[in-house]
Amino acid sequence: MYSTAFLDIPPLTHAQGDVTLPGSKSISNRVLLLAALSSGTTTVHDLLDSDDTAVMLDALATLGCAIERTGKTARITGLGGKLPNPSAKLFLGNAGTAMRPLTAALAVLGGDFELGGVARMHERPIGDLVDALLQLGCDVRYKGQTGYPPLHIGLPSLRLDAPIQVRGDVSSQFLTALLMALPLVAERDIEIEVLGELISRPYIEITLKLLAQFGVTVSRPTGPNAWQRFTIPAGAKLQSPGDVYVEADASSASYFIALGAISTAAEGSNGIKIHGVGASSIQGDIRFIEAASHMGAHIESGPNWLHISRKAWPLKAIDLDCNHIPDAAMTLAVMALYADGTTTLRNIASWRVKETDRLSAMATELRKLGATVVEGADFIQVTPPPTVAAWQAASIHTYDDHRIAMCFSLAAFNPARLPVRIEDPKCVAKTFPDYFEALFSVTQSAEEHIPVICIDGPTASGKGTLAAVVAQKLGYHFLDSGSLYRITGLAATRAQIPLDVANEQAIADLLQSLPIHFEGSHIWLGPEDVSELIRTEEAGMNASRVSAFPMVRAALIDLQRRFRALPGLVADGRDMGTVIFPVAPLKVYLTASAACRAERRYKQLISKGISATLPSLRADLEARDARDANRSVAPLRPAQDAKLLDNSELSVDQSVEIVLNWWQSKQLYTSH
Ligand SMILES: Nc1ncnc2c1ncn2[C@@H]1O[C@H](COP(=O)(O)OP(=O)(O)O)[C@@H](O)[C@H]1O
Ligand SMILES: Nc1ccn([C@@H]2O[C@H](COP(=O)(O)OP(=O)(O)O)[C@@H](O)[C@H]2O)c(=O)n1
Repeated sequence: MYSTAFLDIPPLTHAQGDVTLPGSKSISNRVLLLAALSSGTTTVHDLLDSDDTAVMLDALATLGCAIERTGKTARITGLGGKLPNPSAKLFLGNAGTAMRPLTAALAVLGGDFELGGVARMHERPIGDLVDALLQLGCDVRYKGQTGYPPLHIGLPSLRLDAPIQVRGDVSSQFLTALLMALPLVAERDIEIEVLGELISRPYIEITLKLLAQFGVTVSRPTGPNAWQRFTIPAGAKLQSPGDVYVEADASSASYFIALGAISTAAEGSNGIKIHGVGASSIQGDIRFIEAASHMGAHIESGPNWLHISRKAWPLKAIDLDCNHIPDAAMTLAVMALYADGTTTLRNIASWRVKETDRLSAMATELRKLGATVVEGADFIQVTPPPTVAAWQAASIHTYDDHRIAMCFSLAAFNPARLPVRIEDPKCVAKTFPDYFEALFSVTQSAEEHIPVICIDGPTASGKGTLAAVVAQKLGYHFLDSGSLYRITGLAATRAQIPLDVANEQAIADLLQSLPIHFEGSHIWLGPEDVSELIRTEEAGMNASRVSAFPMVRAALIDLQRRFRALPGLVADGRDMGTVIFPVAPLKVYLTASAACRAERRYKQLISKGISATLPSLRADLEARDARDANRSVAPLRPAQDAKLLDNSELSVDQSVEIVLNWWQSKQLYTSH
């Protein structure tokens, strides 16, 4: 996840490849419970790994259900509607999707149970469900405040003759809980009557479709009462379907569907394949694919995948009632930037009462990009920038709204090849913490558009420290090029190759097959973590020796350039600005006095428990400076266009601030 203040997305040119989206939480917990209550063994695939699913799995295990887990798959041996442990105390955290349906299921089966959770769970109402269960003859008591968990559940004496009434206008989860529990006791037809207008119908549809997968078809009247009465037929029985795939969140899929529609592949296979959700999805938002194909997406689908590629270009402007897909419709508003005319999205008044006033927010941010936008009470009309030159590099404010952050990332495909800044990118955590990582894994940018900040300078000037902090603040990758020379020195020494010029070729050859692997701040050589080992002064000295050999330097060029990846790179070394990334937009040459650097290195080594003396460190450091500055290839010197920074008198924070300000002054984002 990017926890930076902003994320600059370079202009994107191509997209292709596979993305796997995280599973839907509502579906995961429903499927787990149904699998546990049914007869037979169910293999649940693509389960969401989250706090709430963990709580459900623990509760089911406590109730005596056999569960085997491997990664995102769980094999559940159903209890066939009977509880081997009819007495248990269940801790359900803050998971409403566990608390409500478990209450209903345990209440109709009966036993001696206590259900509670964290303090916040005990503030979330459950009275409407308990009232419905009491009508049924269940024994449910409040252990604390009336209307709220924790609850005690005893043995019921069920009365199934009269319709069970439940309120539908507060939460649809109470109805879902009853629908999943009542097949356990359906010796006769059981009727549920919803009081008040039923809200969140798409969620009830999910429940009904999952019940059907588990062999229970709930009947409903046709016409105006379709959502007021539900009948569980006599003899209904939950039966495992064998394998169940948990769908990915269909709204999250909309960004990648749009991506497939607006991009072309750089090479090889065309389009974007989304794993985890298909066209026959049980989620309402899947109907986004109809709108996307009207606009010009070519969409193929299988049981739990979608393949999207570009068909019409530019996209076709549409005029659409979006009431059925309010969340995913935001993605259409950004796709409209690539259309051949004005797109109108109607019946979206609900946008005004979501995470933020989405109608006004979308209009404001689309205008920043150069679009013409008409904002109505319940519609939005988007006309793309009239010419390529009319596009603007915008800093998108995200209003703590995950969907605004995700959909505006698609503006990075603009024909003007301008970057897009997404403010507060971590707001995507609400539904898709790794959204930007997933985006960057399937998109490409022209190499020259991927920003590189070079930080070169002599030993112990603080390059590594500065570069790592700048990279972290910008969400960029970090290349510690010195570590490559250090590893080379280490590998050559281990191979007993003396580090002299006569062995230059042998040392360079060694690099062809060296299994170097970076993982955060750790560096691996094959199976060995060498991060600490290469930090000694001796390793630095050996690095300095091998780095003077032209063949060694040449052998490392490509490896270093491969670090230039989305969304950007901060590279630290001696020749980052002069040789490796000569056209980098910002080059910093960092220095400090020799006395100052020796002092810093001394403190650094002592703090790691490595013994050292100041005079010998200073002598080593000056020897390395001399060797670095006087070697024939890539000698240490500032690039012509480098900015010089002497940090002898500066703290790390001050140096970071100066470099970030230099970087900012090169960015020209419109923020209003
Ligand atoms: N501006 C600074 N002021 C004081 N100490 C610094 C500063 N920059 C870095 N240091 C310290 O100096 C030491 C050497 O820094 P390092 O980043 O390893 O240098 P380099 O990568 O240039 O060899 C570290 O202990 C670091 O914390
Ligand atoms: N881009 C680079 C990076 C390091 N080096 C060499 O590799 C040695 C170790 O690099 P480093 O950055 O880890 O060393 P320090 O600056 O931390 O001492 C340096 O002394 C340089 O001689 C280089 O030649 N070119």
